[in-house]
Amino acid sequence: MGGHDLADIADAVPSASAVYGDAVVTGVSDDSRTVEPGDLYLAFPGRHAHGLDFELEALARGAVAILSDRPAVSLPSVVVTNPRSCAGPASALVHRHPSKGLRVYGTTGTNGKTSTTYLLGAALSAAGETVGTITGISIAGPRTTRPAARTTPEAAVLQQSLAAMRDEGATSVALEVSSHGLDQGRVDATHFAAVGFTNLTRDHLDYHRSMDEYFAVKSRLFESHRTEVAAIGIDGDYGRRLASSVGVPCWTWSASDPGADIHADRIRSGPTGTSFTAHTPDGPLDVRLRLLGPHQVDNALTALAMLAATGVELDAAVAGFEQLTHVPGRLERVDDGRSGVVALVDYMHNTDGQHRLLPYLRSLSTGKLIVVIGATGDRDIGKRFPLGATAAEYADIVIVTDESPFSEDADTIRDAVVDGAVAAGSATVLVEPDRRDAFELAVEHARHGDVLVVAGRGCDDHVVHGNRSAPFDDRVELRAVLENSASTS
Ligand SMILES: CC(=O)N[C@H]1[C@@H](OP(=O)(O)OP(=O)(O)OC[C@H]2O[C@@H](n3ccc(=O)[nH]c3=O)[C@H](O)[C@@H]2O)O[C@H](CO)[C@@H](O)[C@@H]1O[C@H](C)C(=O)N[C@@H](C)C(=O)N[C@H](CCC(=O)O)C(=O)O
Ligand SMILES: Nc1ncnc2c1ncn2[C@@H]1O[C@H](COP(=O)(O)OP(=O)(O)OP(=O)(O)O)[C@@H](O)[C@H]1O
Repeated sequence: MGGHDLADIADAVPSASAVYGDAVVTGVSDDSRTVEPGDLYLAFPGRHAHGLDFELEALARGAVAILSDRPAVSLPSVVVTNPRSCAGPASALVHRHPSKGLRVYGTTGTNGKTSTTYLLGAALSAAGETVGTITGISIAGPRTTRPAARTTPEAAVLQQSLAAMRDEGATSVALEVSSHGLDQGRVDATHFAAVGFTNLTRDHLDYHRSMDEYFAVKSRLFESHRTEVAAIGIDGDYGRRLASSVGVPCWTWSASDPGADIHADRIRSGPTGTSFTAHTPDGPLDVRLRLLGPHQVDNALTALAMLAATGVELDAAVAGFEQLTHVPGRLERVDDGRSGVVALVDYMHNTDGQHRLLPYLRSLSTGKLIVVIGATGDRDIGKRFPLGATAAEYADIVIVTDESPFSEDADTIRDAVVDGAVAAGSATVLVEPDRRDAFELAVEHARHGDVLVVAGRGCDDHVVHGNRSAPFDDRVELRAVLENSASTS
């Protein structure tokens, strides 16, 4: 790849005040630990450190220049007022603006981003596109896939990933856009063909100071300088507000309101999938999903509206939806169907998800509903009590266990969830801090006809206690407990 002069980069970013020295830049990194030879190292002021603290490591790994809010000591530098706001433009320039050669579909919302992104990927493939997907699970190009470190990658990683996908022949990319990503400018300088909004409910109030601020950050994705069209769900107040203020052509969707551009009826949600009729301007479409739960109707409608807005053939899109067997860790069944217990792993980690999914799971049960639940450390403390209470509102048995406490005290987190579950007053509440033992307890209580769901971590494959990270995949562990129980009974 030909390089870019530091001066050209300074011209392309906002608020550059000075350039010291020159260099030819061939890549970008915002983390000294991942710098490669020829990189521009973006040194951000952070909550815990300043990127310039790691200048020598970046130099040792081959950085040729630094962009920061002060000059570097040992490398040519671009000095800017706000380094984070430069990450997107600088990275896009160095990687030759990959989003302009791709149709990028960005989905945001509190819940359903990953599922919608998977649905978009399946639909676009069926419509003949060569597709990449970028989610909190993986960065998956047409030829190469790697695990994701974030829901939305840092700008340097995003632009490099988009460029790699373009070079692998991708024509479309479906991308999950978090509010953290928007707030930190990770998708700046990404040109979207379409953006979609699933819903907005309480979450992440450890990061955003209020729901209004959270909404304002999400709304940034819908600005006319970022996208050509928008698709917005109008079943909630925030969606209606967004749809009425957006400055680009907008397709609305609703799971019930015939006034939306696309709406659904005849929704059926059973043990093997979900079906509905989508009413579009081109006529009705019968949609069959193998994904479980009525909430997937909302996600499919978000995808459908984005696809309709960009002229994708909807019959092909719907055929693509049907090809998708599951989204990893999202109401993923882990039982083999033989024990008569339906066992699933899900990523519900807020009460909106619980209110949507638990009644459905209840409807699948001819016996009890057993919910294994916990809460993550270093995240929105105010969610814990309601998570416990809502689980107990729907379940017969709630087993409270630990997730990843990170730097927090596991007992404190667990106690808050237990307090909520007990306060609901309707379910049997059991406490088992060890996650594997909690799964055993759940399986011991499960009888033919019961539904058992392990909620909260989805397909995360590690748990983190303090500085200790250990492999733990709920799907693998629950499956092992079920198999062990079947072989000993
Ligand atoms: C709260 C938050 O979002 N923090 C982000 C923020 O961290 P920070 O300001 O604390 O950074 P810092 O640790 O002080 O370090 C300052 C700078 O030094 C750099 N550094 C640091 C150490 C080192 O050895 N070398 C090095 O270069 C860092 O890359 C950083 O640029 O800037 C860092 C990169 O610049 C991000 O990696 C970091 O994300 C952290 C890890 C994180 O956990 N973020 C989560 C909350 C997040 O973004 N989540 C959303 C999904 C939410 C959801 O929907 O569930 C996501 O999109 O993933
Ligand atoms: N449309 C929806 N409405 C309410 N809850 C949903 C919806 N879609 C998914 N969920 C719940 O949210 C969980 C996460 O789903 P998904 O990963 O698709 O969303 P997400 O927005 O990407 O979440 P995250 O950012 O936390 O990964 C699911 O396991 C399910 O419990």
